[in-house]
Amino acid sequence: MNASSDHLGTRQDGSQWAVLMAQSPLSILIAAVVIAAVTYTWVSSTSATKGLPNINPPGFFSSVEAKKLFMISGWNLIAQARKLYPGQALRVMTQMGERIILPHELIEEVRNERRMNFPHGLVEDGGFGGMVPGFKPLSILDQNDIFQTVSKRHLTKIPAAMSKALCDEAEFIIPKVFGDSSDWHEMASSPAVHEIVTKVATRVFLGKEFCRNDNWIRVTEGYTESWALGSSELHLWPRPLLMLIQWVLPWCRAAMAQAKEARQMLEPVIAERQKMIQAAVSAGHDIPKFDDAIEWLEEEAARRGLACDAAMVVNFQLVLTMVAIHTTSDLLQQFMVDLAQNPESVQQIRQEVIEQLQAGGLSKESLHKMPLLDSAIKETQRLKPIQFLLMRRRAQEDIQFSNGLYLKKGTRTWMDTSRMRDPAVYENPDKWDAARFLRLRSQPDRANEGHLVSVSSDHFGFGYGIHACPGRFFAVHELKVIVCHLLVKYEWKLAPGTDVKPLYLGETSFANPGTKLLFRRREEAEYDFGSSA
Ligand code: HEM
Repeated sequence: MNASSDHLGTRQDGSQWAVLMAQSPLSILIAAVVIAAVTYTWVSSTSATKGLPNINPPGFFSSVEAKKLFMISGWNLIAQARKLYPGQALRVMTQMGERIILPHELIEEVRNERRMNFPHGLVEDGGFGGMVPGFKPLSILDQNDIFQTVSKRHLTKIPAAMSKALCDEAEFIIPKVFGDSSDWHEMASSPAVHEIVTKVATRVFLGKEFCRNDNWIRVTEGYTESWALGSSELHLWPRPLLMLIQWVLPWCRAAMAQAKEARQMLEPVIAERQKMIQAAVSAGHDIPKFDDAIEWLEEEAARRGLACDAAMVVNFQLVLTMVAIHTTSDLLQQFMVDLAQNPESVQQIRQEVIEQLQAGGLSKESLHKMPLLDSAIKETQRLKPIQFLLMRRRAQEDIQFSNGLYLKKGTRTWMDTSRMRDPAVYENPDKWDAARFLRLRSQPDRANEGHLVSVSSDHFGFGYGIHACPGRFFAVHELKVIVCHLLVKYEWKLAPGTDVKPLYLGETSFANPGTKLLFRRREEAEYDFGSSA
């Protein structure tokens, strides 16, 4: 028989434990949670970084309060700590566990350091290392760079046909969302902008049929939401309990159902294509081309000798929606809010846009000749990047930096974005200044840094170095196409009393989801996009 001594020296055998558990399963569960949490906190805190300033230390028994504090006021915590400890690395307890915030002086060392990996940490954090079935699709970001390679190969140089597809969908969807009325009417900007960006991007990723399929849009959007909310909730639980808790939390169950639904929608398309290809091969005809994200992935998998099954295609599509759409619509929404607050810049940007459209149509070349528009979007991203902590990395080995900082293998780091508001770098740093990066372009030694797609140590809104966002060329092109349509066709301004302050949650900084704008159709449209929608 199993026997043990308790702390009073009395003996309890296996049957007494069984009685105790049966009498009080809840207290046993709570004890298990506490023990797991303490063990996890202890194990995950590495000794090498223990001496660094700890800006929200966890409690002795639980880190839940520290995690919640970071979720609610991480932005303030980091901003204050940066003032108190300039140039130092900081320890912070985030909802995902302890992270080290690196000082900006290390940015050049971090950016091309292969031992500081991006996707591995992201998949561990956001995909729970594959432990949560509903979030498994995220693992595709850490499969030998296949996702990154497809993005670079197909979304860097934007072919004319892709540009036209973006323009056609913008022409189709924008009036449906903002209407045709020349009277001022109020709209919540976040859902409106989100719908436009989703449908315009999906036109490229999966074609007309899917971008206008409300079921597809509902499922993929829903999946992104389930992941965002479900993962935030799961992070509050000790890792050893995830296998159980995920079956109870509604967002985790919803993610699983949505991934299944997405698969049911894509499977017939994949099967139909296979049939068409086989028929073409048997008849000796050319193999049909689809030129969408399903085909891009299949080709890349074939290049690597990998089987590309339906599960892989579905994972790719779900993750594409997650990384490509929310980020772009957030930047567009914030840009529209910034324009609404700076009407004098709107006039100048609109004039630049109309001149270029009239001269060369809505082409890649015309978009390149709109430097004020480019500068203004970059300025919006400087003041409100998608996260105020960027360049998420995981040390794949023990690493010693030149300033003496030593990170043990497995340590997770971020770079804070205070540099992007540093008065030593940016004059009047808290002011939105449309032409700031246009002026930078005129400095011969820094001309390249002024471009929206350029990344630098002073502006890393798209990251910096080997993991800088490979989708930024596409995102910027899409954004500009949509903004051209909006500036030619609409006027907008802030609705009275509306809140425009960004929402800071955890490490993220979102355009305010409650902002309301007033819209009206412009009387004269100086340019006719004339697309075939
Ligand atoms: C305005 C829109 C976007 C913003 C603000 C944005 C931002 C970022 C940031 C900050 C990173 C991390 C870079 C680093 O840590 O150095 C990143 C990585 C990434 N982004 Fe974007 N992104 C956007 C659009 C897109 C789009 C359209 C795609 C389409 C495929 C995409 C795909 C990716 C991928 C695959 C990575 C991971 C890169 C790697 O693992 O090396 N992003 N993005």
